[in-house]
Amino acid sequence: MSFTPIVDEQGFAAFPAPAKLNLFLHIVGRRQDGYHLLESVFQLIDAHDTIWLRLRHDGQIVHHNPLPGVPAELDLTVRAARLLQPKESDWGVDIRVDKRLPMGGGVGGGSSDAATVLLALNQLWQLDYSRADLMTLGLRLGADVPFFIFGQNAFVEGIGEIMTAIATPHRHYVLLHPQVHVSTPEIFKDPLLTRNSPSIKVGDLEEAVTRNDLQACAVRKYPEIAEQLALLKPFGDARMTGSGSCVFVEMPSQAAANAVLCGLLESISGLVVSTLDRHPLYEYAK
Ligand SMILES: C[C@](O)(CO)[C@H](O)COP(=O)(O)OP(=O)(O)OC[C@H]1O[C@@H](n2ccc(N)nc2=O)[C@H](O)[C@@H]1O
Ligand SMILES: Nc1ncnc2c1ncn2[C@@H]1O[C@H](COP(=O)(O)OP(=O)(O)OP(=O)(O)O)[C@@H](O)[C@H]1O
Repeated sequence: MSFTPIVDEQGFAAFPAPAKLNLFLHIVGRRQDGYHLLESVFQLIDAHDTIWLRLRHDGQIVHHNPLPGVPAELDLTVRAARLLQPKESDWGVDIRVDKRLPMGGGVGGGSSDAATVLLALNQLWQLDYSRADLMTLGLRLGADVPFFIFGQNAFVEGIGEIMTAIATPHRHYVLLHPQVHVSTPEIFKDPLLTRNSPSIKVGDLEEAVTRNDLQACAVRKYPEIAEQLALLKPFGDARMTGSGSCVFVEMPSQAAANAVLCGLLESISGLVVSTLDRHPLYEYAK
């Protein structure tokens, strides 16, 4: 069934932008242009930003609450709207973002915000772009945008653009956010990064031994990540998502995850998350 947004008293409609976890991330090679060939399972989770949109009919795209340190014109929500806006069109939009997802946390917040704007405006502006069209547009904004438009949990290959939908079990995680901003290019450039993990076929995922190949480099540069991984280690196979900084561990139930989170130090920033089967706006593209 298609998602129906709540509308506030000012006429803004609310659209969720969910986060992702990289359940593992292997680097299996490097292209001539320096980009890395990766293999990863991308898992949608129920932590999300909320993007509030209100239609305008004067062609303007207005961001009402820019993020600290991100000028409105550089915000991925505004860039996504500009990319989609037809030339010479009267369609415009007011944008407000309730930011909950940690920025630079490896949970894909900025990419998901952009994907939600593309999916929602495709409907509100009655553009009728196909999912494939929106994924191609989205790639211009960031490597993870096509995944959120794809809208299903996926085995991802190539430099991040080849996706195969996979069924993943319903799971619960404790997710911690070490308060450091990891530079993605810096981690990929690290001479100590291993780039020769053996390639996995999608059919072999269940038996595969997996890890995040970016984790060793991130931990060397940011001891805070190692400290928070150590906090989760007693509960299972704790690992980092994306290029960090967030770390997570699977728990047998939501109650068990809540108990672990409550038992951690007060100064730790974290949350309990559960998996999603599909992006809430999946039906907004065909
Ligand atoms: C590693 C992941 O977090 C997995 O979800 C993402 O693919 C990274 O996505 P992102 O933060 O949106 O990063 P992008 O802005 O696309 O890429 C940042 C930089 O990371 C490096 N990069 C990224 C993706 C890739 N397959 N190989 C790379 O070498 C490149 O130096 C690139 O300039
Ligand atoms: N709407 C937005 N939300 C978050 N970040 C944004 C947004 N627009 C632009 N940015 C910029 O993008 C940078 C990366 O943000 P993001 O939260 O997507 O990182 P991430 O979770 O590490 O992503 P990934 O998992 O793709 O590596 C931010 O530091 C910020 O400068």
